[in-house]
Amino acid sequence: MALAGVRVIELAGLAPAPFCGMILSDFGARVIRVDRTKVAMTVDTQARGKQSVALNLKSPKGVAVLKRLCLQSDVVLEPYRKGVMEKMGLGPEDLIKENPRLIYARLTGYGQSGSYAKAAGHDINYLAMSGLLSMLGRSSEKPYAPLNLVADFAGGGLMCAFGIVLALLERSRSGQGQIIDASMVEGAAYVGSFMWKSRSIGLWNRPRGENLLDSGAPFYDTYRTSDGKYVAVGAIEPQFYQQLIQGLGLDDTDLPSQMSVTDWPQLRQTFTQVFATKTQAEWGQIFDGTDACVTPVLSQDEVLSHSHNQARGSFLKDSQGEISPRPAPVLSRSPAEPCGSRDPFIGEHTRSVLKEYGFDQAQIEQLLSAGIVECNEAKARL
Ligand SMILES: C[C@H](CCC[C@H](C)C(=O)SCCNC(=O)CCNC(=O)[C@H](O)C(C)(C)COP(=O)(O)OP(=O)(O)OC[C@H]1O[C@@H](n2cnc3c(N)ncnc32)[C@H](O)[C@@H]1OP(=O)(O)O)[C@H]1CC[C@H]2[C@@H]3[C@H](O)C[C@@H]4C[C@H](O)CC[C@]4(C)[C@H]3C[C@H](O)[C@]12C
Repeated sequence: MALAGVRVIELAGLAPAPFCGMILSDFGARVIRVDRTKVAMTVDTQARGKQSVALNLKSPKGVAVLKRLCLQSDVVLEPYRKGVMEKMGLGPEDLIKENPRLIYARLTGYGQSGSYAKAAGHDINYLAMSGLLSMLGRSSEKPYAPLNLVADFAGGGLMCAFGIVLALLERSRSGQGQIIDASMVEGAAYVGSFMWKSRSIGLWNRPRGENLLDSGAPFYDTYRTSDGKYVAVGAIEPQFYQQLIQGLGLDDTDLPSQMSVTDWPQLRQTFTQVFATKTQAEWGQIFDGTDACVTPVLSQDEVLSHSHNQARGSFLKDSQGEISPRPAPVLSRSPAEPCGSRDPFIGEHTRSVLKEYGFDQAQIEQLLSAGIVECNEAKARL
């Protein structure tokens, strides 16, 4: 796999950093998650392929253990607010001095500088600060955050993984590691560059929810079908729009022009009435195989059984029966090989990892008896 041989130390975080770690693990990196001790359960639901070491970083000996792990690793990924790692003596200066090849990834909401750098926050806050949240929501409704997708994952975990891969590639030429300052505000905004770069062509010059791609256009929206499900319509181009009208059994000459913005409410009403006359499956029989850009709105469970997704194996079922998306993108020669076994318990691999990283039996026992580390191999064998 593309990242085979890359060793990552992931400090346990909430959601963005775990997603970053899972991406790296899916594509072959060895990801060791460092959990707190005395914690019953992990909140990392994206732990596929990871190992877990439970380590108390509030103790100097715990800090020394982490330093030793980072000394023999390629990447350290930290999900804390600005200054936390420095407070523990684990800042970039501390670690890169000992391992100049280390890639030090810092995934935060607001970045390592600026007045918000030390403020707590979550996806919706970062999305709000990016400028994108102001554009999300239907006309006359308040802005809404699309799950915690855009800042936590697209602009956070994924962008950070991208930064790590860039730094690994650069290190292959320079031999040097570097610091990655991954701000979720900036990552989300960067993902949304199109929204800034397309202002000049007037794509966003109307109020929220009244533009072409923000639920304003009736030919770019969702519609309820007679069985209470939904279809998604994306027929933007005239030639696709014509196929939509045809599939709906409408006569274009009876309708206002597609781009007559003032007539969009009336056109939406017509589409709403027509889509409500058939089931989602019936509309699928009409539109599948055409370029009308009409697709079923599938639930998280339905995605597995749709013929297109099935043909590609787009979704996986792991050994626990859990459905989840397969890693993307698909590389032809070195594709991801996501681990199918269960996620690790906290501290499950403490002993084996410390041994692999050069700690002898006496040192491990001492760390265990002092509560610096915890080992939960037994739980794993239950
Ligand atoms: C996981 C579910 C989904 C959450 C997604 C949500 C929408 C997000 O947006 S997540 C993105 C959050 N932001 C960031 O990641 C940006 C960077 N990070 C931060 O800004 C901060 O970390 C913070 C604001 C997120 C948290 O601040 P906090 O003060 O807690 O921590 P820091 O300042 O960063 O300092 C870390 C401290 O920890 C010490 N540390 C670190 N490692 C160790 C170690 N190994 N040993 C010892 N100590 C360690 C470090 O020294 C720092 O200490 P100091 O502070 O002393 O310096 C979640 C959605 C719903 C959640 C559930 C729900 O809330 C109910 C339950 C609540 C319960 O309390 C927990 C379980 C819940 C089930 C809970 C579980 C999950 O959180 C959810 C499911």
